[in-house]
Amino acid sequence: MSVFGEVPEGYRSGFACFVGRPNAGKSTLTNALVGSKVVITSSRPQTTRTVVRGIVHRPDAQLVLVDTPGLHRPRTLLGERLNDLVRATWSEVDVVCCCFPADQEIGPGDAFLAGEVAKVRGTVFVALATKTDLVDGERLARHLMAIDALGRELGLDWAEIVPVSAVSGDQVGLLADLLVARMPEGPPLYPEGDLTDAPEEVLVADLVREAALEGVRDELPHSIAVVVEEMIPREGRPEDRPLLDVHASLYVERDSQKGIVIGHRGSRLRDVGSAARSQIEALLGTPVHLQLHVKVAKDWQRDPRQLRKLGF
Ligand SMILES: Nc1nc2c(ncn2[C@@H]2O[C@H](COP(=O)(O)OP(=O)(O)OP(=O)(O)O)[C@@H](O)[C@H]2O)c(=O)[nH]1
Repeated sequence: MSVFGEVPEGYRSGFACFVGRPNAGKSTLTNALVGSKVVITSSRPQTTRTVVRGIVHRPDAQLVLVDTPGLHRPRTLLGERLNDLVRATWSEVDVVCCCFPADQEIGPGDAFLAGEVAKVRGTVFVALATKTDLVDGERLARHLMAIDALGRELGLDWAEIVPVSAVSGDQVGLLADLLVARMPEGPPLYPEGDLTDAPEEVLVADLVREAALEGVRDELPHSIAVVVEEMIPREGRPEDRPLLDVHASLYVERDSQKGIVIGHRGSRLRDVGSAARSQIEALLGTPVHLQLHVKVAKDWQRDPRQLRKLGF
């Protein structure tokens, strides 16, 4: 008996993570496996800055998915810290899944990442051909062969090579089965019902950041950070009509960026607020009053003190 009650015979539990260049489809696949929106996706690369776990609960297994930021050649302190975080994660999980989007040729970026992965010992490596809905069978076949060849070249012994589409759902179930089969036997690691162990503040901050990036991708590539200052239930509300007050700060790096985020007479910030609010309400299942403040934190990506304050 564990704290979770009787564990069925042969129950498996463990960790897997997705590795791949930005936009490879890692977050979307995590969502597809978990079946709920817990990881933030965006058509903008490198939005996943925090390690967020999605948890797949099954009668026979529990699969904890760790979604790491993309590894890249570090130019800032933030970049270096992220890379350390990524490497540490790889060595701690049971399976590392390398994602190679099927609609793109395997390039130097993929080879760099796979080369870094190949240095990790004692972990099972699975290759995924993601976004298969975007290509025909012939192109997919060539892609699978290229993945196989890359593995040979780097001495990476792929335990499986799995084509999958998070958008059409094709092979998502099979992927879950294959990953579960690679997990060690053991009791559940998290209580049932948990979809992620990221604190609610982190998820809420991610939703606000996603909304704030929408439409200003070209002007503000990676310059917005969000901190949730407080989340408190409004006092004096009837029990059947609760309201959660959420105060969040949006940090930009320069005054000029502040104007972009706020927009003409605050029109843009209002749109960001209402988009984020409905997402937060869906996530938390309660009506929300969202207050956003835009602040300037000069060069926060390069300043250790600011980075700590912003949660990095
Ligand atoms: N057609 C199609 N598009 C996909 C699929 N999976 C992801 N995408 C799209 O590809 C883009 C990137 O997906 P993400 O899941 O955010 O990619 P990621 O690898 O997590 O990206 P980073 O967080 O930047 O590292 C998004 O616009 C997704 O909608 C898929 O299976 N099929």
